[in-house]
Amino acid sequence: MTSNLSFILNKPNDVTFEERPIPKLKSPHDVLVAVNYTGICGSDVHYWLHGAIGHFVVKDPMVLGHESAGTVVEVGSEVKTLKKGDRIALEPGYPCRRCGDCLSGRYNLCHEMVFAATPPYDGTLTGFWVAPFDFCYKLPENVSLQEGALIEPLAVAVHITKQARIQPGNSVVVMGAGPVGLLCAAVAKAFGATKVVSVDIVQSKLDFAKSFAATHTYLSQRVSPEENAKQLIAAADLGAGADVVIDASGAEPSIQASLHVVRMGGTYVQGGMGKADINFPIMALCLKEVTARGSFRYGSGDYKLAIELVAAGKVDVKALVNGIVPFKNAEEAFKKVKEGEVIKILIAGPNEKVEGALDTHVDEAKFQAEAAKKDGGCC
Ligand SMILES: NC(=O)c1ccc[n+]([C@@H]2O[C@H](COP(=O)([O-])OP(=O)(O)OC[C@H]3O[C@@H](n4cnc5c(N)ncnc54)[C@H](O)[C@@H]3O)[C@@H](O)[C@H]2O)c1
Ligand SMILES: OC[C@H](O)C(O)[C@@H](O)CO
Repeated sequence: MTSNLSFILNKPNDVTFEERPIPKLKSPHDVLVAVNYTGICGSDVHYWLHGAIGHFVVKDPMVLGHESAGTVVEVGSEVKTLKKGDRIALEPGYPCRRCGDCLSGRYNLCHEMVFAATPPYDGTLTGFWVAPFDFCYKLPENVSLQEGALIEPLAVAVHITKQARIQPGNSVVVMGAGPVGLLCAAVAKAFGATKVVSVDIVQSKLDFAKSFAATHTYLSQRVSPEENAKQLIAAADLGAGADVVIDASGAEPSIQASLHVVRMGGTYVQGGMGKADINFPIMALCLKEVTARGSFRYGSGDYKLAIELVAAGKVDVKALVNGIVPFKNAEEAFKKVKEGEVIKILIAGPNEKVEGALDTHVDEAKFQAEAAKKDGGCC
């Protein structure tokens, strides 16, 4: 089968399937990849429902998806390190390689970045994908293609957690126990943190976090940020505060509490993308001499490390996967993610057979209620 069926967002809430021509290699350094599995990111769901994230606006039909793994089916004449049949994780953003940011090793900040499913660029929910060979990472024997599709969000978590400069024995609080927060908790542990506290507003997410990587959990309360921080510090026995706090929620109350949870001289990393502007406890940042860093996507070495963490059994990404759906059920899978009952669903490529597909029945009332919630920012 050689279908290049693609899952296309026309405008908010309007998706279609379209058989598109199989793309051709654009350079001798490119490879053609048959896409096997694709995960759904909050940003895909956000584009589907709202048609925009900040200044990225879907003006023309756009293929969704950017969390993919696939199999190499053709290699360009200059490709030396990959061959037909290799299984790879796809890094979905291609920088210019020439600007100051690229040359300084921070290519994720490149202004010319071409990123899958960020308008105007098509994404990977399609049959075949052309990529530069050096943005395709060969999967070791013991890493499956399904795990390969989880390397993208794991690379996000690797980048966020690297920004935190974790030292062995550190205490780390991770705000948000969605896929990114869960993966940050696991990476923090792999980096040597001995206490990892997952925080969320949903108890079931915390129950999963405890079974996944967290040593402690805390159910965030509807109290002032200072009081919430005090209760969190007490509940997790954090003494003078956490060495590191990572926000992977994007939620204003969580960000505010974070600055009261971090210890004097500690580190805070902003990974979550919520509202663009919030009230921020800047005095705490100043008086505590907190080191604060942002984190955006992933850069040099992050995909490689993400794959190594999975191969070494340090991060069990498959534990996050609730199930796989056939390509034709992509829209139902998006609804299921928005409904909020699953962590990760994988969509099989259009040429992939799926056995024991996940039941995509959606509680329509629950979906509508979640979809109607105003979430100002990215995902
Ligand atoms: N920095 C990057 O490059 C990058 C890349 C991908 C995703 N993100 C962002 O990371 C965040 C997490 O992504 P995700 O896919 O896990 O999203 P998600 O929506 O699945 O997870 C967010 C979690 O935060 C929880 N939450 C909401 N309010 C909270 C509060 N007040 N305190 C604690 N927890 C709270 C939610 O219940 C949810 O479990 C999102 O904001 C997303 O936009 C950033
Ligand atoms: O994982 C990468 C993120 O989902 C993307 O940056 C997204 O926000 C689209 O641009």
